[in-house]
Order: sequence, then C-alpha cells, then structure tokens
Amino acid sequence: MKLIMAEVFNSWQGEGGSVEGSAFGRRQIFVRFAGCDLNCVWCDSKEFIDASKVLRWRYEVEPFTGKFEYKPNPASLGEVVDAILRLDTGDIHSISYTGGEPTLQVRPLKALMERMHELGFSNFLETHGGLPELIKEVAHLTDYASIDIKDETAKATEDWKALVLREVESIRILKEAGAETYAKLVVTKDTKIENVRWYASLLKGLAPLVIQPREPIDISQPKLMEFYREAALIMGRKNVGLSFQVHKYLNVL
Ligand SMILES: C[S@@+](CC[C@H](N)C(=O)[O-])C[C@H]1O[C@@H](n2cnc3c(N)ncnc32)[C@H](O)[C@@H]1O
Ligand SMILES: Nc1nc2[nH]cc(C(=O)O)c2c(=O)[nH]1
Ligand code: SF4
Ligand SMILES: [Mg+2]
Repeated sequence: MKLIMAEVFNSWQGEGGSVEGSAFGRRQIFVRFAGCDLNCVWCDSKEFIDASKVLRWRYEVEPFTGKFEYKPNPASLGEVVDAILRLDTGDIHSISYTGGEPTLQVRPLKALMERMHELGFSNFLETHGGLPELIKEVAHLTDYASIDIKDETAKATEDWKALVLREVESIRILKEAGAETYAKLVVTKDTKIENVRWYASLLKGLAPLVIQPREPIDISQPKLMEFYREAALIMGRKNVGLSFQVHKYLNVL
C-alpha cells in the first residue's frame, strides 16, 4: 500500500475554537497527504496541491526541534506508521489526517486509520468534504471530523454552490456514522453575508460552525462579528464559534 505524503509532525491542534468536536489545543500527530483537487486562493499548503511535484516527504525526528528527515514518494504504509510512532509523546489526543486532501487517497487513508485504531489512537479527519462518496469509505473509522465549507471567495472550484452541498452531505454521512463533526468556514473581507446565512441554514440542526478568518487576517472585526451573529441567529447561540490559526502566532507547525 503506497501513499503520496507531504509531512508527518507533532504539534498542538491550532484550529477549531471551542465548538463541540473541536480538538483545539490538543496534542496531535499530523499526517499531511500530498495532492488536492481544489485550489483555494488563500491555501497555506499550496506547495502540496500538485502531488506529482511532491517528490519527497519529511518526518520530524523529534517534536518542536525543526529537525526533519526526508524520504522519497511514494511512501509505504509501514514507513508512515513508523514515522507516526516515533513521534508518540504519550500525550497524543488523536492523529490528524490533513493535506492536501487526504480523502483523495482513500484506500491508503482507510488502511492507515484502521492501523491507528488497532494501535489505540483516535482519528481526526481534516477535509474539504467535497467528495461524499469517499467520505463514506472512512466515516466509520473517523472519531472527529473538521469539514471545510468553501466560501465563494475561496474560488476553490467553478461550481462552488454544488461543492458546498456536497460538503454538507459529507457532514451528514460523518454524523450518521457517529463522528464528532464540526464545519469550518474560512471568511475573507469579501465574504458575503447572504452566503454566510445560506451556510448557516444548511448546517442548522446538523453540526456546529466555526468561523475562521483567512490568514493573514484583513477582515474587520465588525464584519467578523456580523457573520458570527447572523450564523448564531440561524443555528442557535451555542452552535457557532470563532477559530484562529493559533499555531501561526506561536510559530509552530
Ligand atoms: C490546508 S487544509 C487541508 C485539508 C483540506 N484540504 C481542507 O481544505 O479542509 C487545512 C485547513 O487549513 C485551512 N487554511 C488553509 N489556508 C488558510 C488560510 N490562509 N487562512 C485560514 N485558514 C486556512 C483550511 O481552510 C483547512 O481548514
Ligand atoms: N498546529 C497545527 N494545527 C492545524 N490544524 C489544522 C492544520 C492543517 O493544516 O490541517 C494544522 C497545522 O498545520 N498545524
Ligand atoms: S481544499 Fe484544502 S488543501 Fe486543497 S486548496 Fe483548499 S485549503 Fe488547500
Ligand atoms: Mg495548516
């Protein structure tokens, strides 16, 4: 079983805020898959979007040392499991599968999630959720899920409304399978309030929402709070929160 990897490292989960299902501030081992089918204008992992250009992957030798070793792609499942296990600091809340888009490599992702369960770890899936048919394959192995709702201003794909509906379908699948699931909406200064209302109406009664300003932040505080209020009025005041990419302020991975 082969995987196109980007990196494996140990850090704190820096996103998700305080809504139910969030792992913010929890220690995780991050497994970043190479390759994505979307192209968000603000993506902070752009160098990993084209998997064919990710010729090698890196794994931390020791957490927070900035020391890495490199291996050629594709990686074997055993190599990735070894890289994860050597980063097990004994205080790991869950393994985060991110990217790129982890669900695109659904067979190796599934095998890795199964292996991590066997080894006693919980699985945290970080995904755009745009491919519900692939989400179905791993939903039963997912303990926690953070699903992005791609705003129009992300310009992730041509038919962004159809993408949003597929993302919501993925949330439904994950919830039905018993995964603790929340939605994450990255907002920009150009995000439209009517779009925020639409996302909120789709998520109402389904999953909580975190509103995460795009980094670097240029959205005004009044606008951010307007999005928050409108979403909370639709979804309920306990079901909305803010999320910031705190790891970027701490200068950690
Ligand atoms: C790089 S993505 C990988 C997982 C998956 N492809 C997705 O988009 O959800 C991981 C998370 O980082 C967030 N992110 C990436 N670039 C960002 C930026 N410039 N500002 C805020 N959040 C960002 C994404 O929205 C997503 O929630
Ligand atoms: N510390 C930390 N937290 C994160 N939460 C989501 C991340 C991601 O890139 O998926 C991420 C990341 O790259 N680092
Ligand atoms: S879906 Fe995720 S990895 Fe893909 S371009 Fe958007 S933010 Fe980047
Ligand atoms: Mg990141």
